[in-house]
Amino acid sequence: MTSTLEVSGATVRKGERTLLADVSLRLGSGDFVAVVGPNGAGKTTLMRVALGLERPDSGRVTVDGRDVAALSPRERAAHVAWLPQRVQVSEPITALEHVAAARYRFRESHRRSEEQARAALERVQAEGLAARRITELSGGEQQRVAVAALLAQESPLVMLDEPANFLDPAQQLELYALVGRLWRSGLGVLCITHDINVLAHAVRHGGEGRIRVLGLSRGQVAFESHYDAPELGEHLGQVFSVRMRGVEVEGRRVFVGLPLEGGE
Ligand SMILES: Nc1ncnc2c1ncn2[C@@H]1O[C@H](COP(=O)(O)OP(=O)(O)OP(=O)(O)O)[C@@H](O)[C@H]1O
Repeated sequence: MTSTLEVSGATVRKGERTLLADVSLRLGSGDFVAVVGPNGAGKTTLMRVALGLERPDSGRVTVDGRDVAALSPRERAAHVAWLPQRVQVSEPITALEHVAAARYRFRESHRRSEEQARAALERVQAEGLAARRITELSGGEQQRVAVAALLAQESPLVMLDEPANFLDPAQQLELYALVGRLWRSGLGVLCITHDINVLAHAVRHGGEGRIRVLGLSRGQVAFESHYDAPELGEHLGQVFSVRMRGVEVEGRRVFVGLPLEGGE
């Protein structure tokens, strides 16, 4: 199954504040869109709008041409899965039960849900956590279980809000490598990140140009570029208000933030 999600001219206001101003975005199966920008730029708001969790004051969001707001939760889950910045778990259910619950859109036996959930936990090397209560897991362990739940949903589009939050460097690398494999298998990926360098783990050498980078600043699109674009460092520097230098490490470009000239 393939899907295409389109956000057209979305504007979100809260009182006097404009959180998003006329932002458009297209995510289809096989696309990889990285959304970057400083804290408070509107990245999560854009994701919530794209998911239909937040209605824009103006603009439209469609999935395969249908208004996202008109989709039932089950229908939406068939198109797009998402990983929020912080996984909200208050019930002391096991990791396996949590992942199995992500398959609610399938009309299948409890046993089948659990089999598929176990397979998803194995894909993120978290099978050892299956019987643990989710409320007792560390932040990083919870995040891996949340990624397993995302996989268990089997949606053609996935949206990730800072997926490497709480993960140590080895786990970050592993997670982005997994995201890269999902992308190459045909999924559409939208990924919010502060750290553009982690994307290197998702891409095989030469594929950088297929990652689109959308820079947000104060709710507006500040730039749209590609991960291999020579001017990407300059764009990043502008949105983060630093000097962003790209340096070659083992054949890969890595960005390093430096103070502005004359700054501390
Ligand atoms: N319901 C709300 N009412 C008022 N302001 C809000 C609301 N939700 C978010 N905001 C504000 O909107 C701005 C954008 O928030 P958003 O969470 O989209 O930013 P972000 O780019 O994801 O930031 P971060 O990198 O810190 O997660 C922030 O200044 C936030 O305080």
